[in-house]
Amino acid sequence: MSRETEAVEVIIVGAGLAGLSAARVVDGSGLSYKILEATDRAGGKVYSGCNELGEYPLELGAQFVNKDMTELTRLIEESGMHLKRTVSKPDSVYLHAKTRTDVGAFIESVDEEIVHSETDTRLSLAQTIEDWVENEQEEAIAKSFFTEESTVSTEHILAESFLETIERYASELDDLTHQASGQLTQVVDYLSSQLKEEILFNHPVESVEYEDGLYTLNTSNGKSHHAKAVIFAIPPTAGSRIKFQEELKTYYEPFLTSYIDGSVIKVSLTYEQPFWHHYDMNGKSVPVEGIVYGDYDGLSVSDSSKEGDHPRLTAFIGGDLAKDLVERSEQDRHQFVLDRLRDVLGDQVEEYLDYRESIWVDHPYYGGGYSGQVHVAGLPESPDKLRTPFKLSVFASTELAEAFPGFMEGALRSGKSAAEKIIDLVDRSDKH
Ligand SMILES: Cc1cc2nc3c(=O)[nH]c(=O)nc-3n(C[C@H](O)[C@H](O)[C@H](O)COP(=O)(O)OP(=O)(O)OC[C@H]3O[C@@H](n4cnc5c(N)ncnc54)[C@H](O)[C@@H]3O)c2cc1C
Repeated sequence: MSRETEAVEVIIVGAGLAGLSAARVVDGSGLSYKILEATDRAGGKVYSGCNELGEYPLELGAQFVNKDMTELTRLIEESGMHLKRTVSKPDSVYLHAKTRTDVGAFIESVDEEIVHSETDTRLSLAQTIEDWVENEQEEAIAKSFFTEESTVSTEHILAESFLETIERYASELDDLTHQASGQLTQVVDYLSSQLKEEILFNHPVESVEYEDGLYTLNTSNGKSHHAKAVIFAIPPTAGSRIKFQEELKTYYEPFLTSYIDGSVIKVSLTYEQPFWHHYDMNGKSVPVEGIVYGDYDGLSVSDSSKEGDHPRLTAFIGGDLAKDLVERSEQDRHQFVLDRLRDVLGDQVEEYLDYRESIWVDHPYYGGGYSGQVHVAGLPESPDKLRTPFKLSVFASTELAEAFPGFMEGALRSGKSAAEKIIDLVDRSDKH
């Protein structure tokens, strides 16, 4: 066997945060390993860029963190950065785009209260919201808010699973309170540089065989890789696109196909001045922290300014609205976003220094959105089943995290936990 095809103890599929975090633990255990990554870069849904003129960094994928997200906070510091606060003014309001009223208190209560609402287990999240909220306006706001939060339109999501995901969030803190002082790819580069083995880029795993206790992973470039154990650190929907040997397929397929991809378009607008800090609400000047659009399901806008950086607004467009908009021209999307901002904040929205969109829809390897969700016909036990090893293989990804699912922190924790389980099983199998 050449070095490339030599059998190792563990193969890690995917070099997103879950894969890198798993690799770090396996690396420390002394087991032999390799990492197969489908694309030409590590980081997955963590992807830093900068504005067109290269003057300031922008996060095109994940961006925000809070202080309870301890794994990520530690890595931000280890990689030479620190946390900066997301600027939020006291007494800021969360506007409903249509009525221009402050719906901050309602938005804060929706997560909290819906978790404790009576839910028929097979209902969609949309139906659960309809049962729970009293008037049509609040219903539209709640649906739009959850569509943005989950990046899947609420009629497609299994309520029971989504509510269980919210319970796993594990923090009293808002998820937007802090950001890294520099680019998050610094964390990705730091994690990659600490590993003894180099990541094998452009190695998408297409099929998996399993015979006599040995895995063979075939990548689309015609190579085969052998291992005793495998950590599939990829989104469940990406897993559903891999062709598995019969026994593995019978076990994994019902859980992998229980997920639906998210969809999100993130648009960052950078300004000279934070004009939205002086919004005229009934003759009183108030700072706007966010805007929710009940008439455009899945659209919200946040003040994403970071301490010491340019003032910035970020529009998040999630779910079916994102799917519709990607079919239109970039110019149409641009106009759509500016029109929606102008509706609420006036003509000053035109005076941006920089406008940048990033699209996370229907990607064969990242899935899409912030994460996938269990769909209405899916099995609610899927996260638990997929994070439990089967025949020395296991899945890891933010969707499966026991804490902070859907977030970078969840991906890191899920990878770490999967690696610990696999190392233990490999050690035990060696003793037999
Ligand atoms: C626009 C946007 C904004 C976000 N904002 C935030 C935020 O503010 N805060 C936050 O905490 N989180 C945020 N998130 C979510 C966060 O980015 C993800 O939860 C996290 O990065 C997921 O990590 P992962 O390792 O589970 O999956 P991924 O990042 O998707 O990584 C999976 C990796 O596996 C590889 N792969 C897949 N299939 C194969 C295959 N067959 N063979 C080989 N390799 C394969 C992929 O190429 C990829 O590199 C955001 C996400 C997006 C898109």
